[in-house]
Amino acid sequence: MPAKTGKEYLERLQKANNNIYIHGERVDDVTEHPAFQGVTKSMARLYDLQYEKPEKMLYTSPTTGDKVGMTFKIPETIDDLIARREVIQEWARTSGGMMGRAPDYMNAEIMATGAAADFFAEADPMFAENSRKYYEYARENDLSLTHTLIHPQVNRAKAQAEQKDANVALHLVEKRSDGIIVDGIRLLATQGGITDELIVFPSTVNKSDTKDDPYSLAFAIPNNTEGLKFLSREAFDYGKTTWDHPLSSRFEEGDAIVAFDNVFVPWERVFVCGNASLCNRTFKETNAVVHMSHQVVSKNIVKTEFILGVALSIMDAIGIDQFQHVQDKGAEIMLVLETMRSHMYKAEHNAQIDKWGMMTPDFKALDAARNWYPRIYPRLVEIVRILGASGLMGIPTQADFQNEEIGAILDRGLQGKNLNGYERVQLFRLAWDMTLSAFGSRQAHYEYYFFGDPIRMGMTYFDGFEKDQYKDFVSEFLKKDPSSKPNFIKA
Ligand SMILES: Cc1cc2nc3c(=O)[nH]c(=O)nc-3n(C[C@H](O)[C@H](O)[C@H](O)COP(=O)(O)OP(=O)(O)OC[C@H]3O[C@@H](n4cnc5c(N)ncnc54)[C@H](O)[C@@H]3O)c2cc1C
Repeated sequence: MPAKTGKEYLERLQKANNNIYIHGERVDDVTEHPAFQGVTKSMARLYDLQYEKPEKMLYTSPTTGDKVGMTFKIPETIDDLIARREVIQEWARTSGGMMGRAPDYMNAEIMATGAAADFFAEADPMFAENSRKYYEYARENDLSLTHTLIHPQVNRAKAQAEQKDANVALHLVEKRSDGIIVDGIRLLATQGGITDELIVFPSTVNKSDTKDDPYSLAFAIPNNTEGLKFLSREAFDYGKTTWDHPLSSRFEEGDAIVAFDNVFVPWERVFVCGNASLCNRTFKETNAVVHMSHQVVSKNIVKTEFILGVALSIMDAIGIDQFQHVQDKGAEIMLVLETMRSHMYKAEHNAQIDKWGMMTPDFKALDAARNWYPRIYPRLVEIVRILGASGLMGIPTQADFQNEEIGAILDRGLQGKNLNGYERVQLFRLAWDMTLSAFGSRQAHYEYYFFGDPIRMGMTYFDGFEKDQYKDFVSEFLKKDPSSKPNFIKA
């Protein structure tokens, strides 16, 4: 089947009728529900874009000859990596990088674990076959996916098996001849319920030992599987116009707790079954983390371009661009942008074929970028806030401008250096939705926790960094000190 259109994406969701709950009610039609209609339209727009720019967005399937999504393509050359990035960035531009779960993110994960399917054979050759076939199935059906990786926050000081109720977290209940039964809770699925299927994978950061084998699972199921429920948090799309809430009205993806009530997973959909050691190594050894990082850094370059554009537009709008500290803040964002671009350049141009046959970017460059962005993103938000000042609160709605009594007063009173009041408030509403609204605050939280807890990511980074050469550098320098040693030090 060729890559899907936006219409097909929406029709599949209607037909699937996934079990999603929000604001205390079950959602009838996710494509019409006020909490999800904005984001599902935006997702549909991404799928339509595949047919507006087919040379860029699609490629020919090696098995069926159909035109399928480019971000499913297993890269074999550096040009393939660049082509993947160009699609990622094309999609990211539609939201200014404000949609974390555009389809390319999960496509990268499934592409890499499919290409590295032999990794899963360590426990049983069947699992390798499952992973390979699932990748092909996802590619040929242009599946939209989300994933859930984290156990509930009951007591982080204990392993899952040692929790006071050891059955809260998703765990293996039974192995049957035709599949497995799983039960419990997983966190936190962004776009939970508004995709075709759900991937359950291990955490990219947290490691478990063998006592947590029953919690150590990797599998994929359709979102309308019996016993599966998505319990979505309160929506930050308040049903306002795109003018009033330019981002939250379109790109509010939702985050859902995922509840499994004795869910059956057929063997052909299982990749890891009760094996903490394999789960601990899945992302690293398959190189899925590298390809996911390539997607994330590509997206975050676009996001930084968008933030820079907003900051520069604010400077122009209220005539602050000649002030030294304002220029310095603009420069800070520019430095982030150029640094991220340099990481990407190094990652792509130092790419090498890995042991699975995939052209794989230089992880050193991407790892540094993915560890750094969560730390720097709050500063980007702060800069927009500092530049916007009261302008981020003096933001009447479109309805206020349309009111005959007050519209003209607002248009005159809120004019900028180069914009009328209506235009200036439209820009400042975008800046507010990017930084201060519920949607904007979530963006900061999302970026911080995106790849896992940045503190533990930092610890892993520190552990893995080759340190001896730097210590040797210093000790050599000290050894060469030309001054004479005190007598009590033996030569
Ligand atoms: C907006 C948003 C969207 C998300 N979307 C998804 C998604 O789509 N799919 C998905 O799977 N996950 C998603 N997540 C979850 C994300 O992966 C986690 O937030 C992240 O891995 C951190 O885990 P946690 O939230 O359970 O924090 P915890 O592990 O509970 O940490 C809480 C605090 O305790 C500290 N802490 C806990 N344990 C330790 C330890 N052992 N050592 C040191 N410090 C510790 C942490 O540093 C942190 O400050 C999302 C999260 C957010 C905020």
